[in-house]
Amino acid sequence: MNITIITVGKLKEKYLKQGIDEYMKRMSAYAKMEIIELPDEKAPETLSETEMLQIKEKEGQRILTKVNPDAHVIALAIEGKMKTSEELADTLDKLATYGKSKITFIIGGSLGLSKEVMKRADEALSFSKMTFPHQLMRLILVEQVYRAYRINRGEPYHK
Ligand SMILES: C[S@@+](CC[C@H](N)C(=O)[O-])C[C@H]1O[C@@H](n2cnc3c(N)ncnc32)[C@H](O)[C@@H]1O
Repeated sequence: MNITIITVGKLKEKYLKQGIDEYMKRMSAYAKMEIIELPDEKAPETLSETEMLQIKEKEGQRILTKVNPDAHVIALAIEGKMKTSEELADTLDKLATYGKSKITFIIGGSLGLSKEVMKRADEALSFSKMTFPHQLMRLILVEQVYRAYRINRGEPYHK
């Protein structure tokens, strides 16, 4: 299975980079995983609704150019569906069973994801009602995908 994570905005924090690298290394035993990091739109502190929409749309267009037409797309969104780790594992397992070999997760920038990206998404996944910074979200996602693979293989994992 090929897992792609598309993200908007730079990963700046060294401690997060180290954590992500560690899980990417562990994931290599199970699936091919790549991260596509796209630049965010520069934005002033205060923005009008229209300006916010324009920025999200620009970032969204950039995201959509990187989405493979055959990919099953999972957009990360606070208002998406919450799942347990076992349910996420089951989703990935079923997709593999149905022959979906490309899974793309999308993490938005500081303003979130555009309507067009949400329309392209096959599902929206929420990690809670809380807002996480996109850099931290990346680490949480790679750990949960790794956990999902361990669950599906019946391998031990710290509860
Ligand atoms: C800083 S957040 C954006 C917050 C923005 N106000 C919004 O409502 O989407 C950056 C990205 O991280 C992801 N994210 C943050 N918290 C999340 C959560 N609890 N569940 C799922 N995704 C989350 C989303 O992809 C979001 O676009």
